[in-house]
Amino acid sequence: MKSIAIIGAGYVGLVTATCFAELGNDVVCVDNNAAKVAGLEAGEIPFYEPSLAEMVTRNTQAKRLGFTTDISAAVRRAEVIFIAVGTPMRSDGHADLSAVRAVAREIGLALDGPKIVVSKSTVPVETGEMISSIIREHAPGDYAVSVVSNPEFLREGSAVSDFLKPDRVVVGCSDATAEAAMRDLYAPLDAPLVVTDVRTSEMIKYAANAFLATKISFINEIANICELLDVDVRAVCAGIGYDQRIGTKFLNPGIGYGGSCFPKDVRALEQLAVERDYPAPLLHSVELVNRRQVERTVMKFERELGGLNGKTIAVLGLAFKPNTDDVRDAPAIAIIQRLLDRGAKVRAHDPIANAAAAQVLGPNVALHDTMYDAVEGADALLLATEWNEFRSLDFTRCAKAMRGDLILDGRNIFEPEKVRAAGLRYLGVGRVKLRGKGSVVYETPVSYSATQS
Ligand SMILES: NC(=O)c1ccc[n+]([C@@H]2O[C@H](COP(=O)([O-])OP(=O)(O)OC[C@H]3O[C@@H](n4cnc5c(N)ncnc54)[C@H](O)[C@@H]3O)[C@@H](O)[C@H]2O)c1
Ligand SMILES: O=c1ccn([C@@H]2O[C@H](COP(=O)(O)OP(=O)(O)O[C@H]3O[C@H](CO)[C@@H](O)[C@H](O)[C@H]3O)[C@@H](O)[C@H]2O)c(=O)[nH]1
Repeated sequence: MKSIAIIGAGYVGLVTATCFAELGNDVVCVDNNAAKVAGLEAGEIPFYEPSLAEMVTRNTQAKRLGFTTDISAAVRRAEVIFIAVGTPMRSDGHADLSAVRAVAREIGLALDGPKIVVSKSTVPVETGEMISSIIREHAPGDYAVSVVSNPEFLREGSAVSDFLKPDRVVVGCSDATAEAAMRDLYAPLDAPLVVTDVRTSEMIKYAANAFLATKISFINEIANICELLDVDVRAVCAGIGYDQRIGTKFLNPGIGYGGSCFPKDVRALEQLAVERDYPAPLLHSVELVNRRQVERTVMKFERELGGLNGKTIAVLGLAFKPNTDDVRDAPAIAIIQRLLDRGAKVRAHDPIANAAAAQVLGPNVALHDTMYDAVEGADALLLATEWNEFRSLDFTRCAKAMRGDLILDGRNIFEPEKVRAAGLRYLGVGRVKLRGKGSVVYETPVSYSATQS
């Protein structure tokens, strides 16, 4: 049993704190958002994450998990301190490390003995060294502080099970005491442990996300070519995926990747390279293909509907993926904003993310409580997020409710035959095209530069 402080009660911090408490440790989770901490103390989870609420309640009641805004007290009582604050994208593409710096300073000021300080936030190579020097600069005495990198690989929507059953745990550290403490902490998980130096560990996290994003942009590019050649990309995925060197996972074409990680982490890694005079052309293209996927979706509507001005589009799904209420960098939001810019009206529904989307989209989008309310009177429908409940959409009911007849399946979850049987038109991503050869060429005039925000 270890005494742990987790700084940051967001998706990663709260899941990490709760899971370490579940494993029998004594954990305090710190956040500088007093309302969030008050909510957590009252048993309210600040975001939607399956099975997290029950685990928080169980561990709070067992007094293994507590919440506070008092970072100094939390630092003093802990042996191991995790930094799990946000590292969002700056307008120049770099990771914004201001929250990490602020936390390192507060840890330094509060120091009263030796500590292990672990960065769980996704941070650029060299950040461990920066954390270490900020802590030393502000510490009241010459205490031994080991700075460790322990990147997190959980996915939103399956965060608890990802944390408790990881494919691997990566630990970057430079001394035996810190390594032993990290080994102890993760021993109950029975996962392979990759131990490296701090810089390598920081790089592993960016390389992992960049590889996964590359896989998505690759298959999106293949899907776009399939559309021009009248080939079904799903069959192509099956045909290549059985090759174990390629694998079937993470090969779903769609409207692009989103979320709080891939977009910012690909850009941050590219920036790390660019500022060292390596232009990282592959990462640049991964990002470019992803942006184009959004533009291409809008272009499909524009062409199929003969313009967007005055048209009504129903959007099903607003979160960047199913099983989360997170709309950060969600492709659905980017598409909606472009549809509005071109004069369309948007009606939308998400099973969980309506409230979060309302904060980003404002009053210009009508958000509905059910999927069938959202499709009422629409000229076309976009399936943007593959929530399970959308898989059983009643197309006959949609056909009656809609003014138009176009279904754009942005995640390829529908069977075109079923859509067409209801008298509707079907368009997917990389599936057999609607019109004759050569008539649908969705080339888009997107420009992109490394310094563009
Ligand atoms: N979200 C994910 O799925 C995921 C997965 C793996 C890694 N990561 C990485 O983990 C980090 C955290 O991501 P997240 O999605 O949990 O972020 P988040 O925005 O959900 O949460 C960050 C929390 O930190 C708090 N905070 C900010 N500054 C603080 C300070 N000075 N003192 C105390 N609390 C402070 C905020 O109030 C917020 O509650 C990022 O670096 C991210 O890239 C995220
Ligand atoms: O075949 C696929 C798989 C995913 N996506 C999209 O990719 C995005 C990211 O999906 P996913 O990876 O499932 O969600 P995240 O919660 O963002 O998790 C990623 O980002 C986290 C933060 O760094 C990492 O910890 C995880 O390992 C990494 O998978 C979403 O928009 C998905 O719709 C696709 O378009 N096609």
